[in-house]
Amino acid sequence: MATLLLETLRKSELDQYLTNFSSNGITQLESLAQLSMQDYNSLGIVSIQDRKRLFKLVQSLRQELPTKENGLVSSSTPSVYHHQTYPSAIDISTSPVMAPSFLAMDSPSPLTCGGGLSTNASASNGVSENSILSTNRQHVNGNASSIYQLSFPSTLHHSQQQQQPAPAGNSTITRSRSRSRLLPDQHPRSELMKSAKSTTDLFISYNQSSDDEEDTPEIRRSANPLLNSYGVPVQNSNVNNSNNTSNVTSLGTGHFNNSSSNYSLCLSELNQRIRVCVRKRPLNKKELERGEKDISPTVGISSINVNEPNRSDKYIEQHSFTFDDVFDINDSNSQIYQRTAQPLVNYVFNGGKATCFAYGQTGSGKTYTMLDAQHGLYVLAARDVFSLLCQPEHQHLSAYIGFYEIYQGQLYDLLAARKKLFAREDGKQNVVIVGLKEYVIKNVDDLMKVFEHGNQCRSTGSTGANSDSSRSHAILQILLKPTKNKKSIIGKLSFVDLAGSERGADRGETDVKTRMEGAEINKSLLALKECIRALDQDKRHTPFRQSKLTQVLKDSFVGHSRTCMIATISPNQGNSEHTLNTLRYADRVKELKGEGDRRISGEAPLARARVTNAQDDDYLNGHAKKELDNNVMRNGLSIKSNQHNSDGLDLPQDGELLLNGENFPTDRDVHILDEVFPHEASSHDRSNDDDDNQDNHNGSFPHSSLSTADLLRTRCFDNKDSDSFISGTRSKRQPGPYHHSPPGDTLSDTAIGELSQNSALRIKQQNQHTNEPSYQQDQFNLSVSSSANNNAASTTSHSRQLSGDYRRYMDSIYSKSDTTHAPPRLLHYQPLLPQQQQGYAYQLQSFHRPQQQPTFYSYYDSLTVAVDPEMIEEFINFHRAEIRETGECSKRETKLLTHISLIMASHKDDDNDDDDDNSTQQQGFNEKITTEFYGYLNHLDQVLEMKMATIDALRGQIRLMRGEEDDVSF
Ligand SMILES: Nc1ncnc2c1ncn2[C@@H]1O[C@H](COP(=O)(O)OP(=O)(O)OP(=O)(O)O)[C@@H](O)[C@H]1O
Repeated sequence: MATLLLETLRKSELDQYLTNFSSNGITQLESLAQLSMQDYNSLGIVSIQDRKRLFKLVQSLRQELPTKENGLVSSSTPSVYHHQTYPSAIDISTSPVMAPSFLAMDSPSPLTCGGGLSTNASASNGVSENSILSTNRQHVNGNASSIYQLSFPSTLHHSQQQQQPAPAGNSTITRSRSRSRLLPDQHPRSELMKSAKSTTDLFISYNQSSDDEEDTPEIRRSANPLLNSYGVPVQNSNVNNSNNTSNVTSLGTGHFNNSSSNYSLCLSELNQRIRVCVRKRPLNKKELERGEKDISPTVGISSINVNEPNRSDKYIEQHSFTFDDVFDINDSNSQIYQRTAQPLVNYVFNGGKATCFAYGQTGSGKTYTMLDAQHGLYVLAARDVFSLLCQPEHQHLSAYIGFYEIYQGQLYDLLAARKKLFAREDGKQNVVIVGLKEYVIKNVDDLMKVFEHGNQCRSTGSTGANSDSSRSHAILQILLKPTKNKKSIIGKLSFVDLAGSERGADRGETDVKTRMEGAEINKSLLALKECIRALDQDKRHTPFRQSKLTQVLKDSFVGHSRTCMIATISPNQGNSEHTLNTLRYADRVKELKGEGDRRISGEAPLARARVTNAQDDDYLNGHAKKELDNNVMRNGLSIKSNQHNSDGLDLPQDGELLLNGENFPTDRDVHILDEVFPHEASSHDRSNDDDDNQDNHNGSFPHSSLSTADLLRTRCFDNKDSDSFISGTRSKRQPGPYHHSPPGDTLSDTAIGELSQNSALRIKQQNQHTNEPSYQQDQFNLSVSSSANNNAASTTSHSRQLSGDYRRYMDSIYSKSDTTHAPPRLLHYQPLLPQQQQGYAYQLQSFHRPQQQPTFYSYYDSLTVAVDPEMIEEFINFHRAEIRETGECSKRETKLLTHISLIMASHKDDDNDDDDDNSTQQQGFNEKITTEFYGYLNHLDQVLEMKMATIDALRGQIRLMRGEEDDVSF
């Protein structure tokens, strides 16, 4: 296939890009045919000429490759899974290939079995390859196109589907859908489906007729982008997912089958690290009154469609999603509990952290599911918690409740009159809410009373979509602690009721406060999404600190934790856009499962920790890995987070392995979270703010793992940047237009004097306090004196102090100045070694400032400033995602504009065509365009808001990178 691709590219004079295509997972013609122009940049194709060539090639491939649209596939074949929906299923090494005719190659035999169908997939589904082939034979013309049919397991479902009557009301859609709720027993929760469970978008055309019904819409699938926001091929994750889940035993029944034979099968499925479920609420009274329809039929027990009407091109766009569970309108909270939170209860009794959170648009049923006072999952979990506490082996434990909310980026204790709280991480990267009041609870009634009390303090408000809308993220924690040692925590179970994602229109005619709340909510949810993306990308650094929400939820995602997400949706047409957003969001989280499942199996935490260590091999390499193995052998699973190997290479630090090791000891009496949490200590510990914590947690100084050359490179980069950073002006607290000063321009002495007033004083005071060298000191004196101090502890504290000062210094600069090119955020630094200073001095001379520069700059120079390359990469990815998202918004803007322009144009046409147009008609038309115009304005407002939230999130990242943290106080 690679040869074929090369041949094709060569003919179009694009063969020089072969490597770019391959490295992005495009190794087949059908993948090539799916490329959209948006993907060109990611593939490194920037020259206009080459872009044109690629465009032409893609177009001709689309013509040549068999799809229903181009008529190369029989109309009796459902087009749903026609073209390369799951190209990953094709074994490219063995699949027969149909060459496009322009390559003048013969089409291979259509039904060659070969590797066209994944053997695993068919076996795991209990369906023989032959049966699939024969099924396909019935529906596929005997032409070359059939190879594509063979590749997609979904065609099997089509054949099954055809034997069943389609449910009333959905006939046009279910006819071509793969599964039916009517036959759960005959449609096992197969892995085959799981392998095919990525989002599939379909178009249903109103225009075309089918054999069965006059106006049966034809279904067409829209092209999914091949590359995700980061330019990474999306198919890979599907492959991973399917592979990773392939060992999960299929479940032959519906959700709530109690048969014991199936129960264990259920368990293996329920014991995944991350479960993603969807709950659909019934249409509410208002929606029924408006005559709205349910456009989100569930399909089987784990799939759901959204039939999104699309007025402009007369198609219904059908989107299919598959999750671990999809709960329909009739499923009760207790049924949902069994498949979501209940497994988490057992997990925390084994010493783990578990989180169940509800995500969805405002009014979709998050609170109803999670924190309904009487029937919420928290109550049901509490019942199980107390019955487990009654068992002899747990009698030494007590349950505690903590309940707080995140409102407008601040934490408030709902059980202590909304006292302000602070999120911190302890030395083991556990998230600790400092100051959180916890009440011991003895039974469910106690819990409900305490909850009720806290719930009354929760920030709620009325929005257009929900008269009792939660305007905050609420987190209810049930903590298991030894009765005799309240400072230890055995297990933590959190229920999170996220504030609803919303659009401007959802808020209705609301005040500025409500709009600001909405913007903040959207921003934090966006941050959550970015964290999920980062985790999805297997990044060592995840931007948890981007928002309070992500900070607090961090331990739901890292280390040995279990998470269950319940995405709640409103099924009516008016909310289709929101529903799609929610499901896409959930789909992203689902992709994380691949990563989690690779490392976590269903055993007890300790066993899992061992499995993790072994399976995380690919996470480490070379010496670091050996070192880790040795440590595991020497110290059991206790691996310190600031450990370095002899090469100075850092062992992984971002939770995962280290946290696992630390937290799952062999001795049951040693508690995994056996930590004196700071909230038990005095509050003036606060001075150790989040920033310093960050330095603290990372513990080690990654710089020490860098070579001198690396250090110098980084310094050059910093210095170059700091030149421009000095020259610009931009206020952190007063965002405004950027002003560029000419290069080399520096702040005036007056400005320096001004900006230094506050910060210098404070810094100096601190220095006096800590015997830090004065800022007036020569930069190298500072370094030498620091490096001369070989006492590790004092160096560390010195470094921390410098870190704080550095940030204050930076902050003081930003509070007065403005720049588009600020230096990157200081992550870690250490005093220079003498041999490094020499090189550094050279760099300073060649790049940096003259002697007469104010002492502040000298101070800045004297630090070894470095940015973790992971972080730079992270930022770049974030920026890329921002561009993509704002691009999407711009597309929507264009659509809106086109729509309204067309209406206006048709109005003009009518005017011209019909001079005798009477005034009644004119009035009717005016009303129509007025309505349209308002609709246009509302939609535009929403789109712009989304765009702004995206831009805001990026700017938040910029501030974070530049060290402008909110909690750096002056
Ligand atoms: N599955 C369901 N069955 C019946 N009623 C439901 C269901 N889900 C939600 N509702 C009702 O819908 C309304 C809105 O639900 P809820 O307050 O839980 O939404 P929400 O997602 O928490 O909204 P917000 O984000 O604005 O707080 C409530 O009146 C609730 O009783």
